[in-house]
Amino acid sequence: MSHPLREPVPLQCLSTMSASQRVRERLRAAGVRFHANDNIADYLQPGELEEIEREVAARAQEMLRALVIDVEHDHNTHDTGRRLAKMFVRELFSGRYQHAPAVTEFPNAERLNELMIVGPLRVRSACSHHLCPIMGRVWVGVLPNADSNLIGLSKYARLIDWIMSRPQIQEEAVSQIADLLERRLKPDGIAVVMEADHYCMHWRGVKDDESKMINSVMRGRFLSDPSLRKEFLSLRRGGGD
Ligand SMILES: Nc1nc2c(ncn2[C@@H]2O[C@H](COP(=O)(O)OP(=O)(O)OP(=O)(O)O)[C@@H](O)[C@H]2O)c(=O)[nH]1
Repeated sequence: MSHPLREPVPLQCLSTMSASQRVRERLRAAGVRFHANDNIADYLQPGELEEIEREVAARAQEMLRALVIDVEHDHNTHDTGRRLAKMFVRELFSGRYQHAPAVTEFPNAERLNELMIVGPLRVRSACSHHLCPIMGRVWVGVLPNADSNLIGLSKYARLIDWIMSRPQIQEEAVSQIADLLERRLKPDGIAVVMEADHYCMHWRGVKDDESKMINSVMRGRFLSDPSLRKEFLSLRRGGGD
C-alpha cells in the first residue's frame, strides 16, 4: 500500500528539519509507506542514519526523564538513551534502514524440481505493539522449477533476519518472508512456517509463559497440491523437533 503523493517541501525548510523529518517528507512526497516493518533504505542519504541515531538517543533520554529517572546522576542510566538508540537503529531494527543482504543467485543447472526444506532457522524480532521480543523458529519449503534461481543455505537465514530485524507482527512477517523468497527464487511453490514466543505475553500482560504462536503461508503448488503441503508439514515436524 502506498501513500498519496504530496507537494514537495520547499528546500529552505528541508535544511532546518531534523533528519527524521527530512526522511519522512521524502517518503510522503514519493507516496511510499513507512510502517514499522517497511524498509526505507532507498530514502536515506549518506550521514542521515547517524543523525537519526543521535535524535533517537536524545528522545530516549527524554523518555527516561519522563519516567522520573534521574539520568543526570544515576550512573546506570546516564548513557541508556544512547545505548537504546544504537540498539534500535543499528541492531534490532536494522532491517528497516539497511538494504537487503547481497545474495548470489545460481541457475538451476540440474533442473531440480524436488521439495527442499530449510530449517529450523532461529529468528528474533520485536512486536510492533509493545516492542517486546519475539523469539522463534522458521521452516521454509521450496519447490523449484527449471527456471528458478538457487541460493546458498546461509542466505535463507540472512534474508529472513533482514525481514525480522524490524518491529513485526508474526502474520505479516511470514508473508513478507514468502514475498521476498518468491521474488528471489521464482519457484513453483513456497511455504513458510513460523513458531514463536511473544514476550509481550510472557513478560507482561497475561504473563502466560507456555503459549506460542504458529502460523504459515503457502504459495503456488503448496496451495494447490495437498499432498505436497502434507509432505512439507510432516518433514518439518520430523526434522525440526
Ligand atoms: N495477532 C498478533 N498479535 C500480537 C502479536 N504480537 C503481539 N500481539 C498482541 O497484540 C495485542 C496488543 O494490542 P492491545 O490489546 O491494544 O495491547 P494491550 O492492551 O497492552 O494488550 P495486553 O497484552 O492484553 O495487555 C496483544 O494482545 C498482544 O498479545 C503478533 O505477532 N500477532
